[in-house]
Amino acid sequence: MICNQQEEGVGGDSLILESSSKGGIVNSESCTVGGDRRRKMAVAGVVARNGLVSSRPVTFVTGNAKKLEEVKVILGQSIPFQSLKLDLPELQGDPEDIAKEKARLAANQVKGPVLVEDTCLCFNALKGLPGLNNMLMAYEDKSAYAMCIFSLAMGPNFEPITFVGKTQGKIVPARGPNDFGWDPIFEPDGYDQTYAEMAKEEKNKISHRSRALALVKSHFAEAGYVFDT
Ligand SMILES: O=c1[nH]c(=O)c2ncn([C@@H]3O[C@H](COP(=O)(O)OP(=O)(O)OP(=O)(O)O)[C@@H](O)[C@H]3O)c2[nH]1
Ligand SMILES: [Mg+2]
Repeated sequence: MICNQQEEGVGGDSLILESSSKGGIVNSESCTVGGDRRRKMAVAGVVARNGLVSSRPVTFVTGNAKKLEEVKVILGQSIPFQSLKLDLPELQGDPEDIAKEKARLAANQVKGPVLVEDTCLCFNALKGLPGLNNMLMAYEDKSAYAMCIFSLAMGPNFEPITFVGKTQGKIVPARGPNDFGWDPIFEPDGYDQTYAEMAKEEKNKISHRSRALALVKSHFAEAGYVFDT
């Protein structure tokens, strides 16, 4: 059940919005599920700074095992999260819009807080368009950036928030193991190794994914969501 000041009685049994300014509970009588929990939490003094108390961890929704591997390592214990493999449709358009739409679709299925991610390798010669390596053959400019956009929706009726991480580099002939997408052809600026040649810890220090996740972590630290899982 999600209850907030504007809407009530929608969503899954996952989020409770409390009024942080008054330190009280909003709509406690009008919600039909979760009332006991809210009352118990109020008695226990659990009031989130921003008003959001979630009875479920954030679900990171992806169908990509390699992404999940990296996200697990980068997030560590910083955010209570679980993962779910869902094949969401491959949407087209502006990367930020894609990430937000993915989050909406995922939140509707999960009925709780979700995190999704959309990644692309964008070529400057193609004005930032994602594309294929051999399309670049014709261009002198091999510079590119890896971009990762995470989108967080705290439930089905919440507007997704996005977090963007970029790593600048260039496209090179493939070097290193090819177990993850375009890692072998992307050499980040300041390195003479491709992502694929780097030790995982090294990639995770400078990658588009770790930069975006640093923003996600800061958001969680500042937002003060309470996870009563
Ligand atoms: O070399 C890479 N290094 C990376 O760090 C990386 N991150 C993503 N990708 C690849 O980019 C494509 C679109 O990604 P994408 O965001 O649509 O993901 P996806 O469809 O595989 O999973 P998801 O949408 O279920 O999360 C997919 O082929 C991914 O394998 C990467 N390749
Ligand atoms: Mg995808």
